Amino acid sequence: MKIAVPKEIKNHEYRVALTPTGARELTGRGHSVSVQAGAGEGAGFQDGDYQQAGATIEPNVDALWQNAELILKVKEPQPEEVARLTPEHTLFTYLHLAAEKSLTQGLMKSGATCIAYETITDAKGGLPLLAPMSTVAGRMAVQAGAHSLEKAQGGSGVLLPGVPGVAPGSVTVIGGGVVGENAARMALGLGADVTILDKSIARLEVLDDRYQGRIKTVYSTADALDHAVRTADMIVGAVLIPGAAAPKLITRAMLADMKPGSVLVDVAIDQGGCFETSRPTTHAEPTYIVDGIVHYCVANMPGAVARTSTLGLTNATLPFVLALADKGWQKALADDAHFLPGLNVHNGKVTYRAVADAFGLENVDPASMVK
Ligand SMILES: NC(=O)C1=CN([C@@H]2O[C@H](COP(=O)(O)OP(=O)(O)OC[C@H]3O[C@@H](n4cnc5c(N)ncnc54)[C@H](O)[C@@H]3O)[C@@H](O)[C@H]2O)C=CC1
Ligand SMILES: CC(=O)C(=O)O
Ligand SMILES: [Mg+2]
Repeated sequence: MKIAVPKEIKNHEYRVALTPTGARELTGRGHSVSVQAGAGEGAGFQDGDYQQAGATIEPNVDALWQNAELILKVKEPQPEEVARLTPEHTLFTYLHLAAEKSLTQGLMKSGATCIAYETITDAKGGLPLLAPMSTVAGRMAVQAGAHSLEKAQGGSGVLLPGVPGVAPGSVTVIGGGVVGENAARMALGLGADVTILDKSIARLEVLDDRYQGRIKTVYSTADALDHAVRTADMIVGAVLIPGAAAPKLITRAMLADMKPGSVLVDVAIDQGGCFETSRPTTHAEPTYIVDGIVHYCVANMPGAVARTSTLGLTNATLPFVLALADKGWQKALADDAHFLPGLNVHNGKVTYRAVADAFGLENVDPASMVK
């Protein structure tokens, strides 16, 4: 299989989809790996490291895409990348299509086979290719939110741990999955007063048992959200309905009930965001203020800690990359019921129900595409 690894071009995205370790596994099985010159630099991997692993370095981005069968990326293709896709390509990357109609249409038009990291499942009901980056983003959320609380950033001037004689700040996390638990852990470590809201009682039970009362768990209702906006210094948005657009849980009107200078960190922004006033931002300009409330809505948070993130992500993706390379996409997906839901677009059709539903498009069963 001819495999290409482009350099990521999203704003301040420094991750790379394949490490030299992964390249060695692929070339050792007889695959050809072509890495765009400089693609690994942001994550601390030099071109020579890939060459030592048997890969070739391609300085010409046109040639890289034209000669590839399987394209490995990290972030959703940007418009100039969508324009390069053809029906001969299999693309394996984060897609988050339910948040982006034009991207969905572009991928359909390309005719390419597009497999998303974030909709692959596992036997425990998890999302194994989202989880490592959710861990990173959850941990970063509190770091970013704490910085945003500083006066110079437009924040209220609350220090999360407080000081002796002054109460700590209050952090509410909406959605107690991977992002939410990791955000809560960091907030707890800083000494904040931490509450997690979730709709899943089973998940709240796990968190209650794990943190033994050090984190408060609350069943998420309209009343619970009203209470959160009135009391929290920082709210982290961490909900997910897999593959679907995030529900809007805090409306613009509710911002009026928040303490001025409080912070909303919308990690769910890559699925459209769970606050009405959220819009995607970049690491270059991560925050903006609406009605006195600081919003942090970076859609590729892990890109800022590219070394850790690249290692964590590629540990999880490599087995799937090897299956795609060894078997081809149809057999790889047909053989693995958890890999199959990764297929989001093939031959101009949407094959993931939540994406089709988001845009009123026909949904085609992915199983019918791999026979
Ligand atoms: N901005 C960024 O850079 C990154 C964003 N993410 C995003 O973060 C989001 C969360 O991901 P994970 O934690 O991995 O998902 P997860 O599936 O582990 O957790 C989601 C949780 O939300 C809960 N939930 C769903 N609807 C809810 C509602 N209406 N109210 C309260 N809770 C609700 C679920 O019960 C579940 O516990 C996803 O959109 C993911 O794509 C992940 C990594 C990086
Ligand atoms: C999950 C995701 O969108 C990211 O890691 O950038
Ligand atoms: Mg996006």
